[in-house]
Amino acid sequence: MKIALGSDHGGFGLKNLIKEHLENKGIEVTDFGTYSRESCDYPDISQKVGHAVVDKSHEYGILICGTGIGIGIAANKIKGVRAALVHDTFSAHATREHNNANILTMGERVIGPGLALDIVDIFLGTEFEGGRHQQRIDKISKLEEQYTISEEENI
Ligand SMILES: O=C(CO)[C@H](O)[C@H](O)COP(=O)(O)O
Repeated sequence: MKIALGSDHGGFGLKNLIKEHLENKGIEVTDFGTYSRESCDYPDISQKVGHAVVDKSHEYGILICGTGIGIGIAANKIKGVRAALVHDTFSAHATREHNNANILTMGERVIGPGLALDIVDIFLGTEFEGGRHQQRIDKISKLEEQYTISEEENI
């Protein structure tokens, strides 16, 4: 399993903690930044991690900002991304089982490190259930098609 990891300055500490946690478990991680507490713009990181997930070079992404909200909103603009903001263990498995979420987002200013690492483990360890949930994912994909204009139209 290969994980794409990223944060803005507000999520820098938790991102580093998650990186260490996953590497200690032998999980391969690509760190897409940011690399310091210097202020930066979270959509730039969402773009890098989102791309790494939809191009299938990485199985899942994890994005951290101050709240987990902005970095997830930006990631969800990328076709094929299903980013889920999770701050509890029930949602961590439910979003994999039901939504087939491919990016986990959390807020370093919201959640403690112990719970955050438990959420990471649950999210990465839970399979999508398929069945009735697949038809809902298909409808999400259809919405993406409907509301994404082609490059030719985008002039
Ligand atoms: O949580 C966030 C986005 O949802 C950002 O981390 C937060 O907005 C950054 O704020 P500041 O520039 O004041 O550190």
